[in-house]
Amino acid sequence: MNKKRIYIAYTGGTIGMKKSKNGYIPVQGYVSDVVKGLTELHREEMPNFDIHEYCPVIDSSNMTPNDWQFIADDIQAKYDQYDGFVVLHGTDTMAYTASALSFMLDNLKKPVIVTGSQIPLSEIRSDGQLNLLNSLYLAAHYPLAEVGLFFNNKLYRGNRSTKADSSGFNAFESPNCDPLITAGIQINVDLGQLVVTPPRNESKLTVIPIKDQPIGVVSLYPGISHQVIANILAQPVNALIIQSYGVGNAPENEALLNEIEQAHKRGILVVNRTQCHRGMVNMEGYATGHALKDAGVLSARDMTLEACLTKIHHLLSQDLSYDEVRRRFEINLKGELSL
Ligand SMILES: NC(=O)C[C@H](N)C(=O)O
Repeated sequence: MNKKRIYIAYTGGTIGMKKSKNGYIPVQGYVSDVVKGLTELHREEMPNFDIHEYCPVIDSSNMTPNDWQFIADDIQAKYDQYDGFVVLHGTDTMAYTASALSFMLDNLKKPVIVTGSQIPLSEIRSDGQLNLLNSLYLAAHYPLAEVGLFFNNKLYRGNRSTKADSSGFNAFESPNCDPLITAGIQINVDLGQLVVTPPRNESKLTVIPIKDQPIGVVSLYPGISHQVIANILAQPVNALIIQSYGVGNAPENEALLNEIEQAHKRGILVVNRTQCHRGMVNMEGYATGHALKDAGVLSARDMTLEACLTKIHHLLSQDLSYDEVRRRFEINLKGELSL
């Protein structure tokens, strides 16, 4: 049987970091060296792989939409030579990158798995080896046709995942969508969920480019002044994400609602995402939510903040009318929301 070939892109992150006098920093060349010596990765059951380190390797707190573009373009350039892709990435913004890639990589027919670790490979008790080994194994042996995020024995849909623990090994959750694969003694696959929309066979992978977008994000709190919203909207912003209460509620503050309505009328996309960790926006539930809807605000339904933000980047980066952006925001593009 022909062994599968997997491409590993090392972008940076704790997995390849070492201690410096200012704390951990990514070190060029380190991951490639360590990986050569990890005998488990070279067992018969494992695929062949090539590892490519980006230059520079970065802490993922330094990631920008330009880096998402670089990763997507890199995958596209290597797409025909490999059976699957593993992106080694810092955990801090891993869910943003996984979400962005899910929107950018259109007609994806191969696995793209983003992973990393909480403890560097260079240190004892590192979770990096298992995360990398499982990601490689799944990318080679499971028929994934989407962007996943693997961490602590679970493969999540990339655009459903969020970093939920800054210090535990179970750093990621997918609050509104069960894991696609759970790797216990057996590897359990949720077949009902695995592939979102099977791409047509003849269609080639395309990268839909993403450009930096000025987007405001505001979390409501009791007593918030309309001036806070007005100030955010006075910046050159193309969209505003309101992190509302419960099922999508906001104070019935006329001045605040007026700021929002005026923004919508100026063509600024305003969306309503709950600040709750789990659950769905329903602006019909309470009068306090209905007021937002009447002001032209769209529902982010059960999207994570990461999915919501990157989906807006994706939509605003294309040449679409305001109405078309609004229409696409509320529909399911890549499994990022439940209807
Ligand atoms: N665990 C990690 O990878 C955290 C690191 N600061 C990063 O995101 O690059």
